[in-house]
Amino acid sequence: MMITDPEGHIVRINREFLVLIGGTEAFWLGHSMDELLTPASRIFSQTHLFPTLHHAKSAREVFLHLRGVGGETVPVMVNAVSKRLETGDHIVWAFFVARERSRFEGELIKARAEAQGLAQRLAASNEQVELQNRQLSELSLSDPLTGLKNRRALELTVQEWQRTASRQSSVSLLMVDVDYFKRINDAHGHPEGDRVLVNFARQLQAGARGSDLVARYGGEEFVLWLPDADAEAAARIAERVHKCARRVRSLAGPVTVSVGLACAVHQTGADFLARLLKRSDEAVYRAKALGRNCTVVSD
Ligand SMILES: Nc1nc2c(ncn2[C@@H]2O[C@H](COP(=O)(O)OP(=O)(O)OP(=O)(O)O)[C@@H](O)[C@H]2O)c(=O)[nH]1
Repeated sequence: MMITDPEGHIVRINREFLVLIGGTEAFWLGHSMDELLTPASRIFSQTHLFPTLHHAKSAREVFLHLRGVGGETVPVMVNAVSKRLETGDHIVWAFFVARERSRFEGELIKARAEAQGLAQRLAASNEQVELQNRQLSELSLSDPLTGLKNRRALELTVQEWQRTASRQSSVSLLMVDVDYFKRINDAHGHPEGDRVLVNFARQLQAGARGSDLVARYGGEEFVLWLPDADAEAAARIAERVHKCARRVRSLAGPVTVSVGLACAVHQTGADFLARLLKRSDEAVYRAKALGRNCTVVSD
């Protein structure tokens, strides 16, 4: 406990308070209370605590830092009340040591910093997981050798088209099969066969429109899914496909392909793609029978 005059000059200090701040009562008498405070608490006391006391006559649970004669800092909670005593107006101060509160605040700040760090690490690892998921789903829709889309991607694309395209929309599907591909493997080895497939795939992909889907359907079979292409447009694209094959260099000589072309108008139903594939496959079969290196249009 401490008693000061209204300006904060010390007139009484009890023994318990001296234990906190050190020195003797005689030493402190007449000193300003400001001398007991750290610089930050002093500013707070002058700008907030004393104006409150003068105005409201009391202040409760104000948090301050005392600085004792040894220079050590002691966190305290302060209650103060302005009182008229026999010797005039005074302020009676009661101090409670608040080390626990200080420690809790310290722990709270540390825990908050740790939680923020954890949240940042979590966000980063979530981004990583999302990226890996995107890469995985991309991989699951791609052919590993050529990087083209695979059969699963074709199915998904067609389903999406069936859901979103208008009833009047038309579509064409080209089934493209490399001629005598087995001979390339047999004569020059599997790696040469792979090289031909990769080069041909690159040519196909380079010539495709954004809305087209180029997929590797099987070993040496490719599918071009061509939304909004009628029979005439699809036949022109088939010609380009033959040109792509001719541009592929192979140790086995010129590369040619047989193409089956099937056109359809929009239909719903799960077997839509299967029926288109069957028709284009039969057309490829006929192209092979006609001597290969040509396009046959399905009826
Ligand atoms: N190098 C390589 N060969 C493959 C791959 N996938 C399938 N094949 C081979 O492709 C060949 C396909 O041969 P066939 O079905 O007899 O057809 P083809 O020799 O092209 O004859 P036609 O289609 O009748 O003109 C087989 O020898 C398969 O082993 C692959 O990823 N890489």
